[in-house]
Amino acid sequence: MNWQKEKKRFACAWAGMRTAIKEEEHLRVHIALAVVAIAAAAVVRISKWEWLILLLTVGSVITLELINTAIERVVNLVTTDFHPLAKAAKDIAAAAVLFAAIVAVAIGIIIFLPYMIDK
Ligand SMILES: Nc1ncnc2c1ncn2[C@@H]1O[C@H](COP(=O)(O)OP(=O)(O)OP(=O)(O)O)[C@@H](O)[C@H]1O
Repeated sequence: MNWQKEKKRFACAWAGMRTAIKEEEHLRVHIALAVVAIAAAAVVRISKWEWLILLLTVGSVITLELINTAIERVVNLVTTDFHPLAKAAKDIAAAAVLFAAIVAVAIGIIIFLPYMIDK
């Protein structure tokens, strides 16, 4: 493995993360909600399996938001004029985030509701 190349790849990925956080309000909101969910999970002491599901869920929403951001940039690079394909690409990418967010809310309810009812 070429460590210099790996280091550069990691630096590029980190730069991408910083750019997305700086420029995308939705990503900042998702990260804030993830921090709240993780803090709540630590407080109510969810089980190992619940941690796995929670981290996968939170990770998938943030990952999809990053991909959505990248798709938006590529579409804007290709055209700033109105184009039905540009609209479809952005709308479908946004739909992916929305779908993951709805599933995340459902999973959050399934995980946290029993802890709230038992109190
Ligand atoms: N070039 C385009 N051609 C056609 N429709 C577009 C185009 N650019 C954007 N749109 C439409 O406008 C919507 C919002 O586009 P925009 O680029 O502002 O994305 P956004 O998700 O609001 O981005 P951000 O999160 O950065 O504000 C898209 O989902 C799409 O329906």
